[in-house]
Amino acid sequence: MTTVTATGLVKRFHRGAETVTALDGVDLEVHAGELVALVGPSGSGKSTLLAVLCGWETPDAGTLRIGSGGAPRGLGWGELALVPQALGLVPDLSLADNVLLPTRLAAPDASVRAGELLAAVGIAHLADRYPHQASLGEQQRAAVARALVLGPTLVLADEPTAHQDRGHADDLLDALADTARGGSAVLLATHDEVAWSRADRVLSMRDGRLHPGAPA
Ligand SMILES: Nc1ncnc2c1ncn2[C@@H]1O[C@H](COP(=O)(O)OP(=O)(O)OP(=O)(O)O)[C@@H](O)[C@H]1O
Repeated sequence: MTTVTATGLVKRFHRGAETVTALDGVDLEVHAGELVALVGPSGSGKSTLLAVLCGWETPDAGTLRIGSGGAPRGLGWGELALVPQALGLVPDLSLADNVLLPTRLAAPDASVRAGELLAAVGIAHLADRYPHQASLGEQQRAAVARALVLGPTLVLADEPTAHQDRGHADDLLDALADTARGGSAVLLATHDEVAWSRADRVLSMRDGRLHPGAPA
């Protein structure tokens, strides 16, 4: 089943007289049950693509379809999960409450799952700390756990292992791969070559264009 189909996506940013074409005709399919790694140099357009896919940015051209068949639709709360580069943890909530936050609006009985995820990413012992009392890497692991807590249909993760040592990066990749095996579509932008090897498919972004396979 196809979860995301994007065709001919174009996104331009305007800075004064300068125009940057961040996406220059991107075609993309991500299927339920697969982990796809999006790789490419800094500035090539990876974060912009994730921002368009999650609806934060509106494309200048192209079409985006979520789900297979029927009318195009948006994803509801709990179906789309995002791990932004800036993490987006709520500073006034403990790490555990940040992970539980999505469950307050849906699946209020998901606290067991939240506990399992905190343990899986190695921060069960930090559950009661606030984000400012945790390292950046620990905060990032909480952000990934939060994204996975509702078993979303689509996970978009921007550099989810950027602040991790190898062991913790592997724990996060295990959690993301398990999520894909559970039926979610998982798209991660990453510079981590181990993530490329864990992915079902690798797509390379260069100058706003997408190519199949790892960079040469
Ligand atoms: N809001 C914005 N306004 C102007 N230009 C932008 C904006 N966001 C991104 N860009 C530009 O669009 C291009 C693509 O940026 P993007 O953040 O998507 O790259 P990236 O591949 O995710 O990079 P990185 O690996 O460093 O995160 C870059 O040239 C960037 O400077």
